[in-house]
Parts: sequence; structure tokens; C-alpha cells
Amino acid sequence: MKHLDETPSTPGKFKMDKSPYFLHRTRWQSSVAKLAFWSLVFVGFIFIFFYRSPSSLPDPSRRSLRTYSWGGPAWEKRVRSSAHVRTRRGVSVLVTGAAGFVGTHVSAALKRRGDGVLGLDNFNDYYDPSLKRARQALLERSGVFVVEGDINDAALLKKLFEVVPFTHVMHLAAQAGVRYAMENPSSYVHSNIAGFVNLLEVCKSANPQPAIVWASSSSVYGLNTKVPFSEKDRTDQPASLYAATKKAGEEIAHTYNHIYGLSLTGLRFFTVYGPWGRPDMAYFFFTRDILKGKAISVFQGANHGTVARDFTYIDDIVKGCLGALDTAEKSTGSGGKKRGAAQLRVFNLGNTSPVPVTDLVTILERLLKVKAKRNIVKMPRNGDVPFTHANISSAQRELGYKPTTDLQTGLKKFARWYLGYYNGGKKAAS
Ligand SMILES: O=C(O)[C@H]1O[C@H](OP(=O)(O)OP(=O)(O)OC[C@H]2O[C@@H](n3ccc(=O)[nH]c3=O)[C@H](O)[C@@H]2O)[C@H](O)[C@@H](O)[C@@H]1O
Repeated sequence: MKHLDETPSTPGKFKMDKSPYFLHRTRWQSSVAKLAFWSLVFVGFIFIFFYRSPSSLPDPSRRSLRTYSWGGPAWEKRVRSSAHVRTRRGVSVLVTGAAGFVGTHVSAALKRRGDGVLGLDNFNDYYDPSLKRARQALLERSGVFVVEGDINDAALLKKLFEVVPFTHVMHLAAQAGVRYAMENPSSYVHSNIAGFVNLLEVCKSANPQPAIVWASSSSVYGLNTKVPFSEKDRTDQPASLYAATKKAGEEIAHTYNHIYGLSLTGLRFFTVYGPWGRPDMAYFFFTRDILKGKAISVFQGANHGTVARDFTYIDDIVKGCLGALDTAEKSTGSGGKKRGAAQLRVFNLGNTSPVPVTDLVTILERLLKVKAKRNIVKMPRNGDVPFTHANISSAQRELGYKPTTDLQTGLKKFARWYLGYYNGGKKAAS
């Protein structure tokens, strides 16, 4: 760099050979040197970025970006056979999140009544993946193939639609959980926003376009104080990033319905529980901890207020999902273009009778025959809301939805399953 430093900044003060060739050569040499210098700086930055920056550390939100193997004639044959419709009026459904709690139950119910079902799941490790594998095994036994892949993988989704002209998509793949959103916000954006958009992009170009039913959440009501929560109530005060991504999903659904004529139905689930449930949910880890003799934290609202949930049993939710699929009208677009107005719906699927969390614990104590060690703590600022309560008149009217399982009955079924699956609670859930 010395020669650069020695060159006066003011041209003309330096006596030199001004032949065009000399000028050209000096400029050329200095450009090459500059180029070499900046290239080194650039390479240095790249090195620092990849080897030193925190983003190169394992990031849980990226766990579902790993590559999966799919394709080939044998794979396509399994896909086709799983999605094969066995009754005259049956439908062929792609169920995303099929190894999840609701996904497994819905897939099994569809298969039982003769519909074609193909599952898709990325088997991420948000909670114990062995539970997801066990659900997968259950589905395999009833003839449902669960493809291992991510909803962000456009090539895979396109391939699935090439192999099977699905009439419906039941979209249940999501990053769930209210509190975890503070730990890993990007996983919510990745699954609930980017993944959903990717799926809708593929659906809008599919021929025929499928009708889509998807899982929204009671959490969209956020800090709403008007009870029971009605679909007409405001949903612009989310209390967690999870809720915000589900609300964003509802707006995104509106856009794809409006532009491309996709038929879209969002279902706002209210704290779904039952056998094969999610270990990150309170009823599940309370059971695990009560059996282990470990203390549980029971949240209390402001001014010692009651924290309550409209806990909804899985079988009731499954009926609601099937009702939504059966009443979904066809999408109207083709070739990626809208041809007419399409159906756009949103429904509450709750139980309509909120139960305080303290009562949930009392029921579990009775069923497990173990006294819980309760720590009553003030509800942390973690995205939780004090209560939920669904108005289900819309779902009743349009989907024939009618929940029939109270919390006591539902938890009894859950506890029986839990004790069987985890060997009487000896093999503790993780
Ligand atoms: O209804 C919904 O849409 C949501 O229902 C649940 O969210 P949540 O109702 O918060 O369910 P849990 O996490 O199982 O909590 C149930 C109740 O237990 C309370 N809780 C939770 C954890 C804890 O340690 N102690 C405690 O008292 C919570 O405040 C809440 O009132 C699911 O986790 C969400 O994925 C779903 O979208």
C-alpha cells in the first residue's frame, strides 16, 4: 500500500511520465491492489460471520430446516396408496402436522371413514420426538403414510400435489405453545407465517386448487374482556407472539382468498387436551410432575383472580375439524387465477364452559390418587391470558359442532392413556 500513500492527492503536483500507457498501467495496478485489498476484507468478513457470529451456533428455530429424503417410484406409490379414497363420496386430504396431537387424531378419523389421507410432518424436537414417532406408528398401522418434510419446502409440496390432486388440505403444522414464543420467537415466524404462506402459494397454483381448513387459536382474542369470545369480537390485542402469528395467519388467509379464490376456513381451537396430547401443555406436565412428587406452579391472576380455560376434549375438536372439511366449498381459482368469490370462514371450537386451573389440578389429583405439591404463583408476564371462553353458536349452526365431553370425563381418558403409555408413570414423560 506504500505507493498509494506516496501519491499526492492533488494531480499535477507530481512530475511524471504522462504517456497514456503509463497512466493506464498505474491506474490498472492501483485498481488491482484495491481489488485485492477489498477482496481480503470481504473474505475476512465472511469468515468472521460464519465462524464467529452467534447465528452459527445451533439455533433451535432452524431444526426443521434439515434436509429430508423423499421422491422415487416406491415413495410415490406409498403417497398414492395412502391418499387413495375408498368411498364414493370420500375426499383426499393432505394433513400437515400429522404426527402432532390434533393431526394424528384427525388423520385417523378421516382414514376410518374411508377418506384418502396423506400426512406431512417435520418431526421437530419442540417436544419429545419419540412421542411423534409413536403417533406415526399408530397412523402407519391404520394405513396413513406420514411423509417426513417441512411445509417450507416448496419443491416437496409441489411434488405431493403432482402425485395426488388433493381435494382438501387440513393444515395443522405449526409452532404451538404460548410461553415458548419468548424463548424462540423465530420458530413461530418460520412455521406459522413463512410456512403457511409457502403452503398457500403451492395450493393457489395447484390444479385443482384444494379447499383449506387450518388451525388458528383462541389466543387471538388476547386481552379481550367481552365473554364469551365471539368471532365478531376484536382480535387486535394479542398477548403473545404466538397469538400474533396466528392472527397474522387469519389475515394472510383473507389475502389468498381475495386474490386467488382459495376456500379457507380457520378454526380457533380452545386449549385442546386428551390422549396422545402435547407434553408442553399444563394438564400434561402437571400429570407428569404430580406423579413424580415434584411441585407444580399454578398461576393466579391479578388481585388473586382465577385463571381459567375453556378446555376442549380432542374428540370434540376432531368432530369440528371434520365438520369444517365437509362443509368447505371448493376453491374457485385455476391456473393461479381467481375465477369467482370463494368461501372464507373462521370458527371458535371450544367447550363453552371455562374451568379454573386449580380445579383442573384437583381433578388430576383424584384421578392419579396423588396429592399435588402446589405452588400458587402470580401469573408471569409470559404471554398467557387470564381466561378463555368460547361462543360456539356459529360452529354449531354451520358445522353441526356440539362438544359433549366435560373436563372430568376427558381427563379420565387422558390419565388412563398416560398411565398406560408411560408404564404407570414409571417411565416419565420428558
Ligand atoms: O387455546 C389455545 O389456542 C392454546 O391453548 C394452549 O395454550 P394454553 O391455553 O395457554 O394452555 P396451557 O399452556 O396448557 O395452559 C393452561 C393453563 O394453565 C396455566 N398454567 C400453565 C403453566 C404453568 O406452569 N402453570 C399454569 O397455571 C396457564 O396460565 C393456563 O391458564 C396451547 O398450548 C396453545 O398451543 C393453543 O393455541
